[in-house]
Amino acid sequence: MKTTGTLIAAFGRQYEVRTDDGEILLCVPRGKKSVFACGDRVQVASTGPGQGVIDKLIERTSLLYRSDAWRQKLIAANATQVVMVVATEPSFSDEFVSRCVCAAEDQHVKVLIVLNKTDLPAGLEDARARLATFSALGYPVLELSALDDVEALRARLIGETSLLVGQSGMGKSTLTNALIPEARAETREISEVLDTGKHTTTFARLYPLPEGGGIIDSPGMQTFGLVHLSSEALEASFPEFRPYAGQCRFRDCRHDTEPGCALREAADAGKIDARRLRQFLEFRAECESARRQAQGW
Ligand SMILES: Nc1nc2c(ncn2[C@@H]2O[C@H](COP(=O)(O)OP(=O)(O)OP(=O)(O)O)[C@@H](O)[C@H]2O)c(=O)[nH]1
Ligand SMILES: [Zn+2]
Repeated sequence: MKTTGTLIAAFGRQYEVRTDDGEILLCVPRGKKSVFACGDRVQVASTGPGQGVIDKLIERTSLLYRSDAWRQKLIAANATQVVMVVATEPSFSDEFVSRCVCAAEDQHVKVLIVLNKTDLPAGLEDARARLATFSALGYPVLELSALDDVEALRARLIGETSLLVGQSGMGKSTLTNALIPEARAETREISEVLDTGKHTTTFARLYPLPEGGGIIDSPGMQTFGLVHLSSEALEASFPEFRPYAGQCRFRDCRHDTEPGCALREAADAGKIDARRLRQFLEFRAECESARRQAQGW
């Protein structure tokens, strides 16, 4: 019997699919090479009680992934919003935030930044100052404490499929558990099955929200490679650069050392954040070098 469903967890080559009738099937893909991501809509055929094969991928509206020279790692499909979790402590990397924002912009997915652990005041002012760059670009920043009250966040999740991303230790799991109490039990069960023996998130899982929409919790990560973005796509994922498109003296300006570069002039005049321009140049250099490595140059 064939039916459609949503891929709600991905562990290795095994996938958990919730059919549109609400049945949970543990599935393997039919094609050897097919790779799916949490959030994918798929056609499945059941092959036995609680089991099935994935026959077909239904076209994605968005795909978030990270990549280096050798690997691409799918994180989530069909997300409509990326929720970046940062905290007052441990200190977060604003470069990591920029990278996630690029991945989201590239896929035309909304961004929400959550500053967690506001109950710990020591790092609060510093965190706010570093997030000011992003709020100035129009990305909303929501302050909260996952241990205290997550209702303001819940309100921003209704009707969205939100991917939660963050460096390890920012409190993603704590947030997920506060939003979805049954997540706690499930996380523990699965880590026992996989015998990881620890409670950190090791794979992505989609939790439906009672109010509509869902959240995808992803493993904590320390890097977020953007090698899959071409230099043009990377540039387009910095929204503050857009007003300067085509304004450099040279049409093929790389915004690096060329005279008459509109972006560098804008940065010197304080119209765009010089640090973000530096990040763009760094990300691009990293991507170009990784692509050369991958091609064996
Ligand atoms: N004081 C305070 N501590 C928090 C808050 N949220 C989370 N924590 C603590 O921060 C630590 C890390 O939280 P986790 O939820 O495990 O972090 P995570 O981002 O899921 O980390 P990974 O599982 O490694 O990806 C835990 O000790 C939490 O209890 C908060 O709002 N305030
Ligand atoms: Zn330029």
